[in-house]
Amino acid sequence: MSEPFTVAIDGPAASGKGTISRAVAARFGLAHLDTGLLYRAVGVRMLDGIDPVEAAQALTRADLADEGRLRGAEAAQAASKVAVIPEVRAALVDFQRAFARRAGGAVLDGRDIGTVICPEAEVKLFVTASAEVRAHRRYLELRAKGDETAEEAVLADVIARDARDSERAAAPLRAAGDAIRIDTSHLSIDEAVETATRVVGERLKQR
Ligand SMILES: Nc1ncnc2c1ncn2[C@@H]1O[C@H](COP(=O)(O)OP(=O)(O)OP(=O)(O)O)[C@@H](O)[C@H]1O
Ligand SMILES: Nc1ccn([C@@H]2O[C@H](COP(=O)(O)O)[C@@H](O)[C@H]2O)c(=O)n1
Repeated sequence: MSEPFTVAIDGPAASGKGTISRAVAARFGLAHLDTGLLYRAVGVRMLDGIDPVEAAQALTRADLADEGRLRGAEAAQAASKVAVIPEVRAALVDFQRAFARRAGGAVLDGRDIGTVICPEAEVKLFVTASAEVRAHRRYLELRAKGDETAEEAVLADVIARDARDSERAAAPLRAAGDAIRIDTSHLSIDEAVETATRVVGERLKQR
């Protein structure tokens, strides 16, 4: 029997990796884990006064349910602060690796999936876009939800998170050496999904 099929998708905030991951998972019948949600859940616990390392060690699936709060800008910033703590990252490794080994195959998206969590993944994608494009997309997304945060503030948030994620010592945001880069700055959602789907489909055919 062949090994479970794992797709690792990394990239900076609002680059479109979640959109691509969901579409690829649906297209090929794979399970999907947005690993950012784990860090967001720990970040929210920290905002509630709980020690982030203890929160990470005690994290359960139920902690990922409150997507309304977890998807907000406050949770995102808190996530990138707890994500610099090596003990927090270590506490989340087993859950992610167990998910990646699911029998039916899996897509995981985050910052260190292709480099640290699943360096053996069959497909590694690194999804990027300029900070301005990413901030504009996130601004539109927030506005559609009734959040009136100014676009300049969203851009500042994206830039601050990029810096914290790329410059931390523990599992910084990096493309794996064998990752395929997809710059979505000038791609529509359909074009970006189509590019990723083609790469994953070709790899699946070679198994
Ligand atoms: N190629 C694209 N063209 C236009 N909009 C896009 C594109 N890709 C994604 N979007 C939109 O940009 C926003 C951010 O996308 P998405 O949530 O997939 O990014 P992400 O990298 O997963 O973000 P985060 O790191 O914050 O979880 C969403 O509103 C999504 O619909
Ligand atoms: N594998 C990961 C995933 C996420 N992070 C940190 O969490 C923050 C929120 O992630 P989103 O994908 O939901 O934007 C992100 O800024 C990272 O700091 C991580 O370190 N590793």
